[in-house]
Amino acid sequence: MRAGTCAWNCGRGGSPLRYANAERSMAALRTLRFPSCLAFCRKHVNSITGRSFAKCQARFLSSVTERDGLQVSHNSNTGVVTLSMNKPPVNSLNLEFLQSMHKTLGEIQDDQDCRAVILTSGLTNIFCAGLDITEMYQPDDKRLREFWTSLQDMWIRLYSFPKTTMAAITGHSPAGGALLAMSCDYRVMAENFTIGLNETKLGIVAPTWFIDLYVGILGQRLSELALQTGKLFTSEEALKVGLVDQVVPLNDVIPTVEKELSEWKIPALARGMTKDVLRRIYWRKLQETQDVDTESFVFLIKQEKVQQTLGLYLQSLKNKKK
Ligand SMILES: CCCCCCCC/C=C\CC(=O)SCCNC(=O)CCNC(=O)[C@H](O)C(C)(C)COP(=O)(O)OP(=O)(O)OC[C@H]1O[C@@H](n2cnc3c(N)ncnc32)[C@H](O)[C@@H]1OP(=O)(O)O
Repeated sequence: MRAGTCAWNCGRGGSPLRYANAERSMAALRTLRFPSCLAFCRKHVNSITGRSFAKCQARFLSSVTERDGLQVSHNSNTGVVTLSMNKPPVNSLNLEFLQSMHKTLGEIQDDQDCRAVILTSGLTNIFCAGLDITEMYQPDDKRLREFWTSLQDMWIRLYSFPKTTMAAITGHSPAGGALLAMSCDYRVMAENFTIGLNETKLGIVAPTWFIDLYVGILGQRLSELALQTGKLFTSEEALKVGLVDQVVPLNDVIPTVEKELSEWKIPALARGMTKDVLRRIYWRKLQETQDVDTESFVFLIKQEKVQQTLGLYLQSLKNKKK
């Protein structure tokens, strides 16, 4: 479909498209671009399909797909895609999940009808528990490298994402989970959860590209304290230090993000280029040193002391239930 043309074939906003039949017009509802044409098209659709407008609208204004632990809901009316992580029990980032996020973000990036993404979780009380610790404990060398490269690739894509990204943080968000949230343009968090880079508690080190984001948000002094002690901020503390932009009751998180998005009526090119100017230094730095970064990661993870601490940490998570 050509941009600049009413998806309903009403002829407004550009030269009309010629649809072979009514079914194609119906399918075009999915990619509605000009809501101002609604009144006109209401008549048009009724006349060509004989189906009720309300029925068509309900059916086509939203589409939902679910694949590999990710649910993608596209609201064609607002141009907002909600990307919901749905990998029980805690949305931990393993190799396959990272690859799936990378691929899905790529598809959303290419979707001409999407102007913004809400990153959220479909699980209760958890946004994302960070990297899957089992990927790092007693690892297979080849998979470990692939795992880390997938994290790098996914992060570069998310952090440099040209469209607006907002995190709806509906649960705990430690380490890699905090990275996801920090990589979005705006963060709304539910009350009474925790977020932060707690890597030292696991006997590992947050990589420089995680730290760069933290320092950019918290400043040098607070980052030094928080990183060395592996501090997890409560939602309320996170708001105070600027790690999140709003804290609201759980049920208000998504509506608050949607409202915020509706208020970001900024020319897309200007906003996107500004984001790029601010961010490219960071993601390019990683892009140019990906191999070295991977080798440092593998070296650290394979240290005997690190393996011991990761093993104990995993055990402590399992013992919680006893
Ligand atoms: C020079 C470069 C060097 C680079 C070095 C490495 C840099 C690494 C960068 C990032 C690191 C990380 O992201 S590490 C992960 C950090 N995450 C955490 O510390 C969170 C740990 N989890 C929790 O605190 C809690 O699980 C929770 C608050 C997230 C949820 O609590 P809840 O009570 O709801 O659930 P359970 O604790 O019972 O967990 C259920 C189930 O899930 C397993 N689990 C939890 N988190 C993880 C995880 N991150 N990876 C793998 N598995 C996880 C937990 O063990 C339970 O399993 P079982 O049901 O089998 O017992």
